[in-house]
Amino acid sequence: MTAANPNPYAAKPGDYLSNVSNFQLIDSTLREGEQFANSFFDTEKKIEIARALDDFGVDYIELTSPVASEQSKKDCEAICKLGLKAKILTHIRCHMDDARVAVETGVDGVDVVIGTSKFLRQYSHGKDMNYIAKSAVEVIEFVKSKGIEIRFSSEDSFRSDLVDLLNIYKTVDKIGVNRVGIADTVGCANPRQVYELVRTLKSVVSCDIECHFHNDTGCAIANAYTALEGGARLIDVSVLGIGERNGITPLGGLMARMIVAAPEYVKSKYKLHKIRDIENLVADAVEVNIPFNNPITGFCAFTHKAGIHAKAILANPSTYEILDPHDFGMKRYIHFANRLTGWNAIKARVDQLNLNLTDPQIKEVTAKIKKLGDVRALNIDDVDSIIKNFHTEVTTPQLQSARKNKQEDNDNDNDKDVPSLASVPAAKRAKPTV
Ligand SMILES: CC(=O)SCCNC(=O)CCNC(=O)[C@H](O)C(C)(C)COP(=O)(O)OP(=O)(O)OC[C@H]1O[C@@H](n2cnc3c(N)ncnc32)[C@H](O)[C@@H]1OP(=O)(O)O
Ligand SMILES: O=C(O)CCC(=O)C(=O)O
Ligand SMILES: [Mg+2]
Repeated sequence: MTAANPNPYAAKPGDYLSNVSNFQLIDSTLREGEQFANSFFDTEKKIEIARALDDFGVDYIELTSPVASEQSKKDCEAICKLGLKAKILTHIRCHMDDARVAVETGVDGVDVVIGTSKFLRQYSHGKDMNYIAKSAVEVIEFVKSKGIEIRFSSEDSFRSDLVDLLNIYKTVDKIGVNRVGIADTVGCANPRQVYELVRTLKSVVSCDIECHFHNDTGCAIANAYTALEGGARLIDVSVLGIGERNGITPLGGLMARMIVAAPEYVKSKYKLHKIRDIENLVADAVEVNIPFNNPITGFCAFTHKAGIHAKAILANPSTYEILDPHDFGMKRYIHFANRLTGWNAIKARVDQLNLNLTDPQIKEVTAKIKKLGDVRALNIDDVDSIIKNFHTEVTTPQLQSARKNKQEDNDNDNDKDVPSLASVPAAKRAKPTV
């Protein structure tokens, strides 16, 4: 956004949005993301992803538990040796067996988790809250004694009893964890519930609050944002949101949300133009396509189609864009080859083709384009052919009288003005490149 056109949604010092201008990212592509159905990362790929995330500027990189498998442990050790700027974490169960292995890998910190909802207490680990508190204290004190960071998180926080939750968080805060985590493990929470839980938790702990949101009900980005508004400091993300089931808060999508609220902070801290490369890297590794409606990198994320939109975008992009594609190394695209186009969009194309037509002539050629667009899907070649043919017609003296006669004919029979389907290449549904 320009100074002349400030973003009204940006945080200003002292307002309630200022909470969102100081957040940190824990990228869990190499932990939660490894739990995505298609994921298999060999050591080399993990290192490539870790380096890319580090270069982007994430604050933490969370890795799969070293007790998951022999190779998981070796990979964790290898990534710890890379000397990245991002702090390296591993993620373990709340158990001394896991903790003993984790602290030997060379990580900067350990993320400990245990389920606190009745579902997880009954069907996962089978432990009561007293046992959970006792083992949490033991594991936390052990990890702290090794001089590395420790985070304690309750799994399925939003289906846990609030009193149980606050008690366990108070206990671990008192013994000095670096962070406590809230996890919406099943993706059931909505932004209002998130705000309330974060506010409540903030009133009972002094350490930082981290949040982890699954996207089962489509709220993962909104919940992450609202958690920050409520006073959380760290958000778990993964590239493209990959994780268990349909995943968690995506890195790119959260960046889209956060650049609106905290533009200076986000632009100065993260290399936003790297998002496309990182998403392509991970998409290739897990063999998925970038979704068409992905924030920022979806193929039509900055494509404007309807004539009303195109006209205003050409006059001032902020009219229909809250994100500036250039902030992400992307370009906007005006999709003019369709029947919803208008003369302003076609005028822009005529200018690009370096042709000279008057406004009435552009309106006339726009009508021809729309007519063919009523018959079938168009591509850019279709439109360019119509424009060029029309331009030749109106600028070649010998053709001008023929055109005059044709116009008189057309007054009698409008259909004749539809350009011949044979005269233009077969339409393809063009994927505009950005
Ligand atoms: C919500 C999340 O995403 S949490 C993170 C999930 N991450 C992982 O699961 C990492 C990959 N997991 C694995 O490789 C394996 O599950 C292992 C190595 C951790 C455990 O494997 P196994 O011993 O064969 O057990 P299995 O996976 O069948 O069951 C999980 C075990 O962990 C226990 N457990 C589950 N959660 C916790 C916890 N937070 N704290 C302590 N113990 C736990 C369960 O009680 C169960 O133990 P049991 O076999 O004695 O009943
Ligand atoms: O450790 C955490 O906070 C989150 C664990 C997890 O992946 C989840 O609960 O969905
Ligand atoms: Mg998860």
